[in-house]
Amino acid sequence: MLSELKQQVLAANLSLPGYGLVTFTWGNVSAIDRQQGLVVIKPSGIAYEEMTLKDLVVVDLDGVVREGQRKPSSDTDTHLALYRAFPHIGGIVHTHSRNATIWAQAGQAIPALGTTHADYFYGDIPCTRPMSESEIAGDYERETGQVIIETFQRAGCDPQQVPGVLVYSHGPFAWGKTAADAVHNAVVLEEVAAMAMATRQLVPAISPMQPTLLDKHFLRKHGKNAYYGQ
Ligand SMILES: O=C(CO)[C@@H](O)[C@@H](O)COP(=O)(O)O
Repeated sequence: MLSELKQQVLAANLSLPGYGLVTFTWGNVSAIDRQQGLVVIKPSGIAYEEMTLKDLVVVDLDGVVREGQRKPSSDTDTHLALYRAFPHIGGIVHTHSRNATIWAQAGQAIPALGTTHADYFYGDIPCTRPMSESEIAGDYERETGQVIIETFQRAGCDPQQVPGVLVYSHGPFAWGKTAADAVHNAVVLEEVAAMAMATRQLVPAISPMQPTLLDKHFLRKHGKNAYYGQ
C-alpha cells in the first residue's frame, strides 16, 4: 500500500537528524513499491522539522511525478538508477554524515577492521571513482547512480552483502529491504567510518580483519544458517 510506504518514508526521513546523520536539509530517504513500480521520496530542500506526509513525492521509475505538489529530491535519479539495478533493495538513504563523508572526500574505501563492520558489511565499503567532467556536466545524479553500479560490478561485490557505498567527493549512500533498514545501515556505516578512522590513527598500518572472523560475523546474521537474534 502506497499510504503505508509514505508513512515509512516520512518516519525514516524524520529519523535522520536524531541519528546525527544530516544537518539542515542534507540527505534524503526513499522506498519503492515494486508491484506498482512507484518510489516515494523526500521533497527537495524542505526542512525535516517542517516535513509532513503531504510533502512527500511519488515518482515512477522514469522519474515522472505521479503524486505530490513538491519537487522530488535532487538526488532522485540516483535513487532510481539503484532501484533499477539492484532489484532486491526496498529503501535507499543518502546522507552527508561526517565520518563517512570524510572517507568519501579522501576517495578511500572503509576497510573491514572489526566485527561491528562485519555484522553488516561483508567486506570493505567501496568508494566510487572520480566522475568524469562529462558525467558531472551531464545528467549528474543519474551518472552518480551509474558510477555506484559500476563500482559494484567491477568489484564483483553483491549490494545485498555490502549495503552501502561512498560516492567520491560527495558522501555515503546506504540501502536495505525497507526505508528503516536503509537508515539502520546508514547509522552503522557512519559508526564504522568513525571507528576505522580512529583505529587508523592508533595503528596507521592496521591490517584488515581476519577473513574467518569476517565470515563468522556476517554469516551468523545474514547467511542461510544465520543464528543471531531470536
Ligand atoms: O547531496 C546533496 C547535496 O550535496 C543532497 O543530499 C542535499 O542537498 C539534499 O538534497 P534534497 O533536499 O534531497 O534535494
